Amino acid sequence: MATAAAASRAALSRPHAAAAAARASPAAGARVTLPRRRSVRSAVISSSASAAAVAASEPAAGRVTLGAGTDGALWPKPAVLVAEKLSEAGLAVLRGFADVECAYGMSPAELLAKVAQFDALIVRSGTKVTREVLEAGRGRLRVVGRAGVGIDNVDLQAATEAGCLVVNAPTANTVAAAEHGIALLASMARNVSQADAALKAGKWQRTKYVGVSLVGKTLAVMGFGKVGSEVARRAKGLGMHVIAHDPYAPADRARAIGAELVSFDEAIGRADFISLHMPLTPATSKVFNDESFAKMKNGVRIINVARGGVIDEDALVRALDSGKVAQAALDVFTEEPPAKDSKLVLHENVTVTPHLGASTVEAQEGVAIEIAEAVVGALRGELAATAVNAPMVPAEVMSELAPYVSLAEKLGKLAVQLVTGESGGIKGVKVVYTTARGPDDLDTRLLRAMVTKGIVEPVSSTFVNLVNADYTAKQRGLRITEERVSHESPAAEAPLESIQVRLSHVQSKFAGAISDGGDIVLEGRVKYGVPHLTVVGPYEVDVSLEGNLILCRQIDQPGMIGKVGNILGQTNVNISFMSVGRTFRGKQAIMAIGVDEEPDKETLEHIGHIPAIEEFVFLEL
Ligand SMILES: NC(=O)C1=CN([C@@H]2O[C@H](COP(=O)(O)OP(=O)(O)OC[C@H]3O[C@@H](n4cnc5c(N)ncnc54)[C@H](O)[C@@H]3O)[C@@H](O)[C@H]2O)C=CC1
Ligand SMILES: O=C(O)C(=O)COP(=O)(O)O
Repeated sequence: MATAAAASRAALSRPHAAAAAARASPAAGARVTLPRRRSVRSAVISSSASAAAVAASEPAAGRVTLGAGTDGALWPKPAVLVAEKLSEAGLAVLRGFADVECAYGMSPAELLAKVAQFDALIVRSGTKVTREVLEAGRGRLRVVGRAGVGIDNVDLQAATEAGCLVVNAPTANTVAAAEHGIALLASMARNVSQADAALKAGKWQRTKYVGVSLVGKTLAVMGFGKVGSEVARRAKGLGMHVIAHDPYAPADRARAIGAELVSFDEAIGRADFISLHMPLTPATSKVFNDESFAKMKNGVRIINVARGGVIDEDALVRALDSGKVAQAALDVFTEEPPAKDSKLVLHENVTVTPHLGASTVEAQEGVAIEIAEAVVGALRGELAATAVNAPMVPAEVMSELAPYVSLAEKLGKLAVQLVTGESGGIKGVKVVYTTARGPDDLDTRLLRAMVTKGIVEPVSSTFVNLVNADYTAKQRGLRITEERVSHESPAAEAPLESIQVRLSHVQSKFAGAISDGGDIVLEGRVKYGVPHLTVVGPYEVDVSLEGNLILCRQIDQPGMIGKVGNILGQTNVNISFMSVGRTFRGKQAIMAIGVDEEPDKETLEHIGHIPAIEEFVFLEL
């Protein structure tokens, strides 16, 4: 009985239960990863009611407004801080779900002071979401929404470490940016802004502002993504010959538009005009520098509506002064706004606009709605289609995987509770998926993340979600390997037959969970949409994973179920499910008992004192 008593003590000590309860995990099922607090389900909040709530209380420190959940209970409404001008259409979407504060033009210090009061922050390109900002928001900030494409102003690594999802609005401003590129191309070629300024200053200078024609000229599109390809399409319409460089662009997309994909050197070497459309990343930072300007044709013209940082601006000034670059048209700058005495901005051969690429009425409305919907979805715990630092999981895949997501988390959570404190931490986790699907049809990142969440959260204060799961596992030295076992399922439409979680090189507080190979092994399946535990160590069981679980290992003999059931019944603990699995008749058996309530310590000890019971463990789900 010493084993049972020890198991009982170990099973009863749950040092992190309070922390786990305080974190209030999301509702089981399709709601997956993000909410640290219970989130409001917007469907049940009428927009007028929430608008009234917003009007009634301008957000302030510590202010929490309550919204009603589907079950009628009141939950704190999320708070969203909008740091840069967002179109009214997007604000209306946000207000239907959250308290919204628009605080445009904050200084970095003001943002730092405020951010911890919000669940989500929405920015454009003018706000730097630094590690400091993300650290300041830790504990509450769950989503950063970038109302636009470029996320070079957000510290993605810091966001990922903090489990903060970053979403952007990647499509709504594509055409606006492409149109602005074309506007700059044409106005530069014809000296429109210089001639306009001269005429307004009273100078009629027709010979000074003779331009160059576009037709028949070669345009190099650097970065053949959404904007780049739209620029290319329009330039073809202007009669230009379009070449493009993009190491990752599919050749058929270029072919469809009639653009020729070439190397970087060939693109810049052949072009009369070079238009930049790649993101600013460590790899593209200052790729247009003295060396690359030297490879260009004399008198080349450059358009930049991407990011200022892809150009070495001092080198560009030198190239403009020497005439190597005849003209440049720039919408973006390394530092925004640029210094008032910037040689580049003031250069007479340079046309500038103050980062207006996305600034059309139509684009701003589209971007605002796109980002508002993404942020609301993320706050609801849905997986975002425009996630920048997490795998994107389409809604239909998500709904199909939902019960498996829950199963994966529960298996992880059960497995970690079986490990003794003396194990020195879990190092090796293997997740085995038995499935009829091939890797292309089954993306397991979400399931892996949920196993990690299940393993890490019960034993730490770390909040784990799809964003930071892999990072967290790595930080904790947790090596998670995955294996697929092919299975020709009769019900082949099910994405998975089973998920198995194996913990290696650990001691278990419940020897019955140890497989022949020495690992803690738990396996589960989804039955009628509900996760079930189906294997514990070498034993087959079948218990629905709802409520909590008691595992008992006993000698296989009659009357055991009745004895345990009696003890639980005496203290009003409702048994939801019970299953017995054994290796051989009369030898060892395992009883898996699902209980709605948590039995008290004495009740568990009573179970432990049943003579045939060799060990037992109480596990929280
Ligand atoms: N001025 C403005 O207001 C706006 C600026 N932008 C900027 O335009 C850029 C492109 O935006 P989208 O086309 O929407 O993005 P995108 O992601 O669709 O396209 C970017 C393309 O650049 C390519 N690329 C990456 N590294 C490269 C490299 N080293 N060399 C060449 N190509 C490379 C990628 O493969 C991708 O095809 C972004 O930097 C974005 O921030 C976008 C909208 C408005
Ligand atoms: O979407 C982008 O990448 C842009 O550069 C647009 O920036 P903005 O939202 O206008 O500050």
